[in-house]
Amino acid sequence: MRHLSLNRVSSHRLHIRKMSLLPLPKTLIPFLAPYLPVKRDDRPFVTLTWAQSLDARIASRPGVQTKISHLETKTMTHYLRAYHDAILVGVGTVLADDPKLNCRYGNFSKIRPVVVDPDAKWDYSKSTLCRLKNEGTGLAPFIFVNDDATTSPENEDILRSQEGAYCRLPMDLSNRANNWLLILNALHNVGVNSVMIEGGAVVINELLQSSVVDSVVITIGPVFLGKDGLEVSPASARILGNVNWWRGETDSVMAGHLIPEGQPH
Ligand SMILES: NC(=O)C1=CN([C@@H]2O[C@H](COP(=O)(O)OP(=O)(O)OC[C@H]3O[C@@H](n4cnc5c(N)ncnc54)[C@H](O)[C@@H]3O)[C@@H](O)[C@H]2O)C=CC1
Ligand SMILES: Nc1nc(O)c(N)c(N[C@@H]2O[C@H](COP(=O)(O)O)[C@@H](O)[C@H]2O)n1
Repeated sequence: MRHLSLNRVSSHRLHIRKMSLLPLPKTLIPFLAPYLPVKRDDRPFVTLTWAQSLDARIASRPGVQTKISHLETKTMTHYLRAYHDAILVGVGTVLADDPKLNCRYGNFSKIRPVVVDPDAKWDYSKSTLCRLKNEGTGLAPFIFVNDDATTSPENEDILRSQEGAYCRLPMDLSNRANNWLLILNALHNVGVNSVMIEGGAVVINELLQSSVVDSVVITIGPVFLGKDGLEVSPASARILGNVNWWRGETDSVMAGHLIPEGQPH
C-alpha cells in the first residue's frame, strides 16, 4: 500500500465548503466531542456510524439506497468524516449507492475511502469515486480483496495512477468476522489512525458483534421502512455506555461507546 497523506482538522478550522450541506447545528460540536477519535497504539480508532429508521432498517430493500436522514444530520456525517483518516464501507454499499465517500465539510480534509470487496466485484473505473478523484474532490480508494481475487488490469492501472491500491489479504471467507483485525492492522501499518465505518448492514452487524469498535453514532430518522427493509441487528446482545442523545429538526442522534463483551458497564 502507498503511504497516506493524513490530515488533521480542528473545529475552528472547519467550515462549510459545499452549499449542498447545511450549517452544522452548533450543539452538535460539544455533543460529538467525547466520541471523536483518539490515538490508539494497537489499531486505528473505529467509529461505527449509520442512519436508520425507527424499525432499525438502513434501506427500504437490500441493495436500494434510501434517504433516511435530514440534511442537518447528513452534515453531521461529513463533520465526523473530517476527523477521520479513512472511511470504510462494504462492497454491497458501493454497488448499491455509488457513493462519494469524500468529506464535503472543511476546506482541506481528505479522507481515504476504503472498500472491502473480497472477490473484486466492484468496477472502480465506472464509479463516482473514480470521477471525483479525477476532479480533485476525493482520494482514490484502498480496495481490500482476497489474496486470490481476480482484478481487472484496467482498474489496477487506474488505481496505480491515482495513488489508490488493491490491497490483498489472506481473508477468511467462511468466517468474515476474522478479517477485521487484518484489515485494521493493514490500515494502521500505513498510518491510518482512525476509520469511520458507515455500512452497510453486513458490515454493521459484524462489527456490532466485534471488539474493534470504539464509538457508535446512530442517526434515527422519523420513518418506518417495514419488514422488507434491510435490518441492522447484531447476532446477540451488545450494550453501549457513555450514551448521549441529540435532537434535531426531525432526526435524533444517539452516540455511545461499545462496551466490550463481558465488561461491566
Ligand atoms: N442508511 C445508512 O446509513 C446506510 C445504508 N446503506 C445501505 O446498505 C445496503 C448495503 O449493505 P449490504 O448489502 O449489507 O452490504 P455491505 O456494504 O455491508 O457489504 C457486504 C459485503 O462486503 C464484504 N464484506 C463485509 N465485511 C467483510 C469482512 N469482514 N470480510 C470480508 N468481506 C467483507 C462481503 O463481500 C459482503 O458481502 C445498501 O442498500 C445501502 O444503501 C449502506 C451504508 C449506510
Ligand atoms: N447519513 C446518511 N443518511 C442516509 O439517509 C443515508 N442513506 C446514508 N448513507 C450513507 O451515505 C453514503 C453516501 O454518502 P456520500 O455519497 O459519500 O455523501 C452511503 O454510501 C451510505 O454509507 N447516510
